[in-house]
Amino acid sequence: MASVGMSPKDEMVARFLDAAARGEVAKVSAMVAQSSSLVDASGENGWTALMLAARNGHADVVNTLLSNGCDKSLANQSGQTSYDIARFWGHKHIAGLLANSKGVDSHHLLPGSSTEGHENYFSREFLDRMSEKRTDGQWLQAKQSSPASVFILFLNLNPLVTSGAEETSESKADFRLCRLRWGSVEELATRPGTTLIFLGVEKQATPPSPSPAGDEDGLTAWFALNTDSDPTEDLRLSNPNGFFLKPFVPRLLQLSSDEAGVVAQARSVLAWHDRYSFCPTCGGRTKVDEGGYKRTCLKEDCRSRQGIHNTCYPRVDPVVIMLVIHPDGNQCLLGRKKAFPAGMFSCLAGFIEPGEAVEDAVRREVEEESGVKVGPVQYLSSQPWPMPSSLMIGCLAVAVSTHIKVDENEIEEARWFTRQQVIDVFTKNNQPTFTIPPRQAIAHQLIKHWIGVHANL
Ligand SMILES: NC(=O)C1=CN([C@@H]2O[C@H](COP(=O)(O)OP(=O)(O)OC[C@H]3O[C@@H](n4cnc5c(N)ncnc54)[C@H](OP(=O)(O)O)[C@@H]3O)[C@@H](O)[C@H]2O)C=CC1
Ligand SMILES: [Mg+2]
Ligand SMILES: [Mg+2]
Ligand SMILES: [Mg+2]
Ligand SMILES: [Zn+2]
Repeated sequence: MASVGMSPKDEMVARFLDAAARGEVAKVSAMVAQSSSLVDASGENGWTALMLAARNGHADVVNTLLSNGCDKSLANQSGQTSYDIARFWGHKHIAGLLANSKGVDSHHLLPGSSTEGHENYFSREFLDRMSEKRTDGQWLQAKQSSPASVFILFLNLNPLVTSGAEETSESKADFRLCRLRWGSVEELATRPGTTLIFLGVEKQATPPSPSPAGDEDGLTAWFALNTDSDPTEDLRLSNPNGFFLKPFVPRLLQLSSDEAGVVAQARSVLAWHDRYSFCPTCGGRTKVDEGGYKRTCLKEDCRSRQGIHNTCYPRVDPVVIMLVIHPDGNQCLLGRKKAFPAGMFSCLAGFIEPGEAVEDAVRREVEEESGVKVGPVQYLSSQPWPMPSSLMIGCLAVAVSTHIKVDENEIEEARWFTRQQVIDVFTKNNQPTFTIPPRQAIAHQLIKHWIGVHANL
């Protein structure tokens, strides 16, 4: 609002900002026609007309200012752009207008969420988890001692495997899980320091018919054990070629798709038992329940036994992982951590924090790690990552700013790579100057998806 003591110029700016804040589109147009420098003029605390219109939800004023060439990258004294302000106040339509590149809707840079036919490594559901059987102690007991049941074994969370290539229709497996029988693991299962969990039953094309005796349902059950004392000597007779797979990554990425899915499930649950021996609520002793899918505090009056308590169940840690696309649609943002192999760049990633939506975690992690601001976000696919129990939520996102400033604690370097540079990595043409993670990592699949869909851009 104009006030006494202002210069005529300041007074005009104040009137202009006031009109934008009120949504008086005709007045805004007329004033810009008179003095074009008004479009980026700022008043108190660095607020421009675009910011005020964005805050108050006046899309027509926002459009008028944009078509008059205002600078939407300007930030107020709190560091917020008009886009940040529109998002904060929940004006999604306006945020969409402001996330655009040169006034063009940047949503078209997102290729669409169809990932039909694609399955990430570790995500194959080879077993039917049969969660309803976890509370059926009698059934579990019968399956445990059935000669048909399969047991896979871990030593300190590393699986027992044999080497020997196995060609499947879609992949080559360098290692295979040792499938043990109850007779081989019975003694080990009762040792202190060993945890036994039920994984599920092999999926069947047709439902099995119950046997005449009624005590056998024809389902092949799978269990997993983790032990902290090396059982190699005891097992040598049944599996002379077996060994525990170390180091875990990257060798764990060389299983068949079926077995990778089983390992993802088993390792995450076993890692939870390994790390949560005592009740997190009262520190008391706990017992393993529900086929290994619950730990119940032995203290009957413990709070963890009343109401909903997530401390009793295996944990899953959601992580966002995103390929950030440049506003020009032809570059993507990749970063590298110090620990990566030399020359390797990958998608940025980060743990979702409590009370945070996926889209907000994507925007926060990208800005924290690279300084780049992100607009539209689109979910693509997910991947269990059992180190120890992350769930990678794969997204594509479009940047609304391009200047990079890395957080050196987390990232060594981040760069925009052109589409051609990325294509060269896949085709191994033109001596690529960097590498990306292997096909088993969702990061690889996000990058590949982006290139595939926009091949003709
Ligand atoms: N499959 C794939 O393609 C990829 C998988 N990943 C996986 O994603 C995960 C997260 O990526 P990253 O970039 O490291 O995440 P962040 O960027 O969130 O940084 C990790 C840091 O956050 C802290 N942190 C916050 N919450 C948690 C939590 N729930 N569990 C563990 N640490 C937490 C830790 O700090 P402090 O140590 O100080 O406590 C940790 O070092 C990793 O497990 C990584 O292996 C990452 C990239 C590719
Ligand atoms: Mg981070
Ligand atoms: Mg990170
Ligand atoms: Mg983080
Ligand atoms: Zn307790």
